[in-house]
Amino acid sequence: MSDKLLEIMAHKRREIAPVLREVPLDELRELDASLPRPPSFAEALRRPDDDRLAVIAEIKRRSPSAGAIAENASATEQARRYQAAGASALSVLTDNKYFGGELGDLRDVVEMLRREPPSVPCLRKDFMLHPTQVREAREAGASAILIIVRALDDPTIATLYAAAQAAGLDALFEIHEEPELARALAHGAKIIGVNNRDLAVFKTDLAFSERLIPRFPKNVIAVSESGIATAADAARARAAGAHAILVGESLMRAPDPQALLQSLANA
Ligand SMILES: O=C(O)c1ccccc1NCC(=O)[C@H](O)[C@H](O)COP(=O)(O)O
Repeated sequence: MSDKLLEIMAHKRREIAPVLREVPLDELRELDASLPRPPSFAEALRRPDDDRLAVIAEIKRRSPSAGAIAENASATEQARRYQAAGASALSVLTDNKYFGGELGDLRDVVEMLRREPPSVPCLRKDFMLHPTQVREAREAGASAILIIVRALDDPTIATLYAAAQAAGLDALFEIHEEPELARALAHGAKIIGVNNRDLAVFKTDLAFSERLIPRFPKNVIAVSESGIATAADAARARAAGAHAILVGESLMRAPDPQALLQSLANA
């Protein structure tokens, strides 16, 4: 694991320590049954009927690699722009220290999407370690959580995935290198994203998607994540076999995010 990812995971462990408690699967099943059903993340990512590339549009105010991106951006305003442009799903960063997000952003965005249809599924983008965070994600109205394979041991991945399934959530398994693909598949991952960003040096290279996505089994939904800024980048991800792309920084910086999102989807 890169130093930065180690640092982020260590911080997250300290941050969530005060709220951790045992969360039985039955409690998550009951919670799921008691709340409105969120739209399906998995269904939204399969290439839409018109063969556009699904775009998961991310709300990201800052990042370790880029520093400040759009520190004062309103999560709901940005979500409205993405929704209007036809985003298939949204990714809402809820980590505060490194990305400037918070769980309240996810709640606000989900509420806005419920009030102002069409609803769009939301990924809780955070560094997940414990079922307590899965419970928070479901309560906030997320449709999916992120599982970063290289940051977690196999028992923790199994616990998180079981918690997500009990809570009625999908999971995006994020990988960067070949051995992580085998680990994700061994856990039964149905949605796998290749992060094109090497977190050791913060460089993005779409060759990671081009190398790994063709090795996915046909029934797995493939996502190419990070470093996608132009229609040519999106076309490379599509040619590699991606059903979806996850795009943050370039959409947050774009003077016209709707036009950029549409050009990526139609690449
Ligand atoms: O973006 C970072 O600098 C980063 C650093 C350390 C851990 C994770 C990081 N990014 C999380 C992501 O997965 C990206 O936000 C996402 O794939 C979108 O990437 P981009 O389009 O390049 O903003």
